[in-house]
Amino acid sequence: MKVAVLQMNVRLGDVEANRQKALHMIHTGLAHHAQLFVLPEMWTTGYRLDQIHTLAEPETGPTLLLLQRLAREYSIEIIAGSIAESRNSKIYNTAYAIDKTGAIIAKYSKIHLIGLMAEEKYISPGDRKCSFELSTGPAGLIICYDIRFTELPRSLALEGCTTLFIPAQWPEQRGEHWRVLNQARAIENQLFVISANTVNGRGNGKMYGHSMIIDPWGKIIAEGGSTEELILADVDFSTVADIRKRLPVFTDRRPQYY
Ligand SMILES: NC(=O)CCC(=O)C(=O)O
Repeated sequence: MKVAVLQMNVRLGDVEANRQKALHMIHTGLAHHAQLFVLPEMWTTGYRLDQIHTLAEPETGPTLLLLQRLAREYSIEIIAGSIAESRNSKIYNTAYAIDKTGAIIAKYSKIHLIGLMAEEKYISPGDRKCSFELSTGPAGLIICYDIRFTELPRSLALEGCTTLFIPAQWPEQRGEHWRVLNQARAIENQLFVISANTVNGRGNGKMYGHSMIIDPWGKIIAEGGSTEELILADVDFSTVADIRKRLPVFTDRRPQYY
């Protein structure tokens, strides 16, 4: 299965320009026969939080409609990163999974908001985890800062997820954490980690890039650099069972003692 990760240089607050860019990158991926596309966190707006009330969209807004149309037209699956979602007079940082028919099959609002980026001042937290079935198998979805809260990905793995998607806007300042945490989540949970980061911003606000596709052994199959790019990789999602059999971490757990 060819996977395409959109490591975007998100233009702060320019929703239309970001939509056009995503469209262009998806078309490039299609030309390379990609079948599964993964977008980053808050990719329509960036962290333009002071204007987020006017920039946010409902689930029925133009961004989701565009991605649903593309999924249906080209029979592809899309992890629609996250967008600022307006719902019941609140704003959520919400990611979606879209199947090949264009249906939204899952939706996840970020549970852990990051105070360091003032997120909780503008965004309301989600209150439930998210798993769903893709053509590649059972999958879970978390967003950026969530990666630090080991129990969330662990509980998704215990539910049976074999792939973990992580849309992100992770800053360069904490780049080392990003790489280690991505690999750690893949190794400890013996699942594929597919993360999509951005590269926008300058100075302390610069995003790190280095989106990653990691196998359940922790091997990095593909990694982005620090500029905008479409990361393409052929991924054999069938290796999970083999690795879990070889090193049976899940059956060796003794949770009664911790
Ligand atoms: N967008 C985010 O959630 C950033 C997370 C981050 O910078 C960190 O955990 O460090």
